[in-house]
Amino acid sequence: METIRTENLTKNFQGVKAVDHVSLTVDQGDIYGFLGLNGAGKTTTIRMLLGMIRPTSGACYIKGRKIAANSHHVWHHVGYMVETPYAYPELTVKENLLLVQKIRGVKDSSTVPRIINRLQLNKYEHKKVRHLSMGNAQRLGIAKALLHEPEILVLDEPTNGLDPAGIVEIRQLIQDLAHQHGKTIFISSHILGEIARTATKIAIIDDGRLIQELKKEELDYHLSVTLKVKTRDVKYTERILSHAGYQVTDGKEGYLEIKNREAINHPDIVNSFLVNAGYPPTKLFVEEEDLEAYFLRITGREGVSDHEIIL
Ligand SMILES: Nc1ncnc2c1ncn2[C@@H]1O[C@H](COP(=O)(O)OP(=O)(O)OP(=O)(O)O)[C@@H](O)[C@H]1O
Repeated sequence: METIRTENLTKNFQGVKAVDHVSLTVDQGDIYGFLGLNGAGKTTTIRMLLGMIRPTSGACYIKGRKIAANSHHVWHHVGYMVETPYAYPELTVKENLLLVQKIRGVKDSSTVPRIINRLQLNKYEHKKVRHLSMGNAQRLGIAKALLHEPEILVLDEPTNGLDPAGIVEIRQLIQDLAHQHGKTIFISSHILGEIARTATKIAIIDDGRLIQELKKEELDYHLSVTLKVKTRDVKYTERILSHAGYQVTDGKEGYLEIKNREAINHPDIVNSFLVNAGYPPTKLFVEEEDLEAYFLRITGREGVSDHEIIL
């Protein structure tokens, strides 16, 4: 069932198209990975989704209802954390959560202890927020977003600024919220590997445009697969393989790359062929493109320096 949908969502800032006709769909139970480089338009999309800013054109729907300035009905269903989570630094974790409980009008007194438990903040509940680590501050941000038990959680770069251990913790938490507690989670990130491990559906936004939206299984189908071969004489091997009908190209680091399906499915046949030709492979393996390489390929950024993207 459809939970979030945008239709040709567009936002211009003084002539800059921050978001350009984005149409996306998030179904119930999805962990929706919204992937893009810095400045791609993720936060602007999320702000429009949450009714924080008005689209220049297009629309957002949550549970089938259009988001407008007076969309009070939807906030009951949505929890969110956008950019750095803010909390009162001089108050403790528990005091911050009690305050949110009051603001949200949540009556049930077991709510705060339950959320503290779920987010594993017990050890820190009496700690002042200004003494929290980045990871725990992020947990508190998610705790605040979850306090009224929304079915939909929107998280903008929840692993920003975290160390690898913190990233793993947040990933596990997100999986737990989706799988054990049935939440639908919309999560933006520029950490590609992170999304690959967690998401059930992936969208790629680049320069304001949604360039791809696909289910995790579909992604596996789109990732290119190559048989890579090395022998003593790469030039000669290339010639005899081409002669035998294989599509062979010169790859990096002295490898030949073969794209034919039958070669990928039966590397043993390629191996026998080369052995019989007197050029046994010194290396032969099937390589599957990962999400990073795929992202670079479809955004036309192959060959950009790695530091632009966290892998
Ligand atoms: N209030 C604003 N006024 C003018 N330009 C803006 C404004 N907000 C965002 N932009 C521009 O819109 C584009 C998209 O920004 P946005 O913050 O949505 O990207 P992002 O993918 O969330 O990146 P980041 O992770 O760096 O926040 C950028 O070029 C940004 O400079």
